[in-house]
Amino acid sequence: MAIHTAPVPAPDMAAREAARRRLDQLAKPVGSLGILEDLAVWLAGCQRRCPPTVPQRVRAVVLAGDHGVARYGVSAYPREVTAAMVRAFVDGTAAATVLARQHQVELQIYDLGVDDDLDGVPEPLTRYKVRRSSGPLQLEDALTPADAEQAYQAGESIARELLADDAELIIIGDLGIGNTTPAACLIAAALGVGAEQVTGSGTGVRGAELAHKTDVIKAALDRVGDRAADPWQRLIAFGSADLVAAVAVMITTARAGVPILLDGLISVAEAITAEDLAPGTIAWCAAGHRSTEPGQQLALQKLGLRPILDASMRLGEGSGALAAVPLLRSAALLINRMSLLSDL
Ligand SMILES: O=C(O)c1ccc[n+]([C@@H]2O[C@H](COP(=O)([O-])O)[C@@H](O)[C@H]2O)c1
Ligand SMILES: Cc1cc2nc[nH]c2cc1C
Repeated sequence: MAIHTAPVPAPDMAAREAARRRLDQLAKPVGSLGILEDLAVWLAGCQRRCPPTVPQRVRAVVLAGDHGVARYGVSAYPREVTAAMVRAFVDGTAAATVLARQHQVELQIYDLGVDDDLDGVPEPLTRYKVRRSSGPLQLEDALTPADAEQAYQAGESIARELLADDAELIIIGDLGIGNTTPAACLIAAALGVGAEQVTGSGTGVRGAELAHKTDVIKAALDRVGDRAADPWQRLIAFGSADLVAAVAVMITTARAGVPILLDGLISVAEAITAEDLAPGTIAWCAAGHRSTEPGQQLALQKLGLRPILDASMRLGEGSGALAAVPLLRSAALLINRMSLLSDL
């Protein structure tokens, strides 16, 4: 297996410290810009310069796929919505495409595993397709090892395209009915917690349906057992082509020294898995928002990531990260343009 999982080099400590010192000298009370100060420090470390430049070339990539478990009553919506939403992305009417246009972010969607041939959509979109849907994770491994490898390589290729285009900040969005179930499993396995702590309502399952979803996640965790201690086995057992590809995009991007803005449950599940595969990846990530999903909140807490927005969003698509882009750019602008208190 040719996965490059050596540790990822850390961002530049000296640039981080210089940014912290500069922020403390600006014309404001120390610490008064809150999380914007943390973001300026993070960007300085990632860019290896103080002050950091304002990220102009922000690129979002949305990875779409279907999930075998979606046939087992874990979502409030039918799986056909995934393919329909891919078409909305092509039309530019999905929430993420609207936000990306507003914030000058270039967005590309790829089908890694949608359960539809997507006839008529532009070719580049299906270029990296691995298969139609993953297997039902509570009954069998969601992917074959060969499919997982192919998906990982697809993610590396997608990252290389973004990096060749001089991306300064990357957002990885997700799309796929049922995907909050594998994401919850990945987080539970990474943190060693039970199904009850990571199961959320996803697209809106409540009451008995939510209890059923918890049981499905528990069954999946029980089926895989100790094998879930290994992050690559976790991806084969619970993942999907789109989730594996996203992990590869994160690791490849971090290794290239380009920062990543995380989104909701799925994005954070991918990041925590990426960190286990290639330690150090998380240092290149900031949290765009706090999703309403309990698994996402728990994982952010464990990773020590403080989300930029807390807006009760639970859409996915990269939407929470896209909504946070103006604040991240503001953080970089402030550390560049504010006067020093001593100069007043
Ligand atoms: O990002 C999140 O935190 C998030 C929370 C709930 C739902 N979603 C989105 O909704 C879909 C999965 O929800 P579900 O209920 O079908 O598992 C998928 O397309 C995700 O992008 C995303
Ligand atoms: C309509 C719809 C749009 C979505 N976008 C991401 N997940 C979604 C789930 C649904 C149901």
